[in-house]
Amino acid sequence: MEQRSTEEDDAAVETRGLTKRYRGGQLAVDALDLSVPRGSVFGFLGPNGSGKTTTIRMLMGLIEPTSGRARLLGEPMPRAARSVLPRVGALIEGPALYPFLTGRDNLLRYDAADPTADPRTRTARVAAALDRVGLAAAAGKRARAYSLGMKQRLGLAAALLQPRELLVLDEPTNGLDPQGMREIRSLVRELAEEGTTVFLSSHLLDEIEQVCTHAAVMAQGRLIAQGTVAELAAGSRGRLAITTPDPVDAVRVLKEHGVTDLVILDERVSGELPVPGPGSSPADAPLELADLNAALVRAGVRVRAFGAERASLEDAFVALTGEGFDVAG
Ligand SMILES: Nc1ncnc2c1ncn2[C@@H]1O[C@H](COP(=O)(O)OP(=O)(O)OP(=O)(O)O)[C@@H](O)[C@H]1O
Repeated sequence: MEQRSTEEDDAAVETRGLTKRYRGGQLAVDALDLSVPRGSVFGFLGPNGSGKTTTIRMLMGLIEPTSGRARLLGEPMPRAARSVLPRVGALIEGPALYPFLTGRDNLLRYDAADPTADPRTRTARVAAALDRVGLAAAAGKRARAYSLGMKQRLGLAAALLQPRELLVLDEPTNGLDPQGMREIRSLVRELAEEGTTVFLSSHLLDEIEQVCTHAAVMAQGRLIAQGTVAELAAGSRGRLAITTPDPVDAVRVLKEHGVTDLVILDERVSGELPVPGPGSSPADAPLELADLNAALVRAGVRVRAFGAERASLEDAFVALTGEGFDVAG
């Protein structure tokens, strides 16, 4: 369809069947179809070892895919690397720094290595980048004295020396304290407001929920789901919890109405709500709960408390992968 191909051209990152099998035989990325809309803050989510870094390295042309293809800003990678990469800022697996140089001198060197960077405005550009990532005060320190978080910031400053259409950040808040994490998140939001597409990998679900508009979930090299963060969370079932002196009857009635994974703990019964069927509107959800409550009452189950927890991205992830988030892939 014509509209589909326009969407693909518009994507900031698009992969089809992207696959990487390492020499040892490890299938790190398995037929990945990723579509990152321009202007989005796209969270690339998955436990350690799920293939995120391998994917990013293929996107940036650092390693060759075994099969499949990848496009960055509409251009094929790695073929168009020379023309595309100047429009892309990246922070991958910790920045390469000269430890004996100061933060500022590191950035001056980065900038000098860029043939398109005007030397006359170099000092101002470096000062602005340092300021942007909150490193202005520490700019005169040698990089070897930087904490992991400060090194991350310096890497980010290097990625921000030039205006970028796309930023690719591999675990950008790794090693940062909570305050540093907040600062990087607000920087990401700011960049997105200016129109930069941000693709960031993370194993932190709440981080993705806080900054991302879209997300993809990886597990064991495979893409399990992608969409807007709201869609992903809505696709998961919330959990229902009721308090009743008749837990056994309650379980029977709830089971009949499609509630699964029922657990009785004294007078508390909890279970997974059924996923709303295709075509049902979000407005159906409260109705369904009211129906469930009515069914319990009709069956003579005395209900003291009745409530459903809002589904979060974490629920979605657990439902999708059947495992907790910090389990290795
Ligand atoms: N150079 C390599 N050679 C062989 N296997 C590799 C190589 N790099 C990664 N792998 C394997 O490929 C799989 C995916 O690793 P990858 O680093 O892409 O995952 P990840 O999701 O980025 O995890 P992490 O967050 O731990 O970096 C893992 O099983 C890993 O052991």
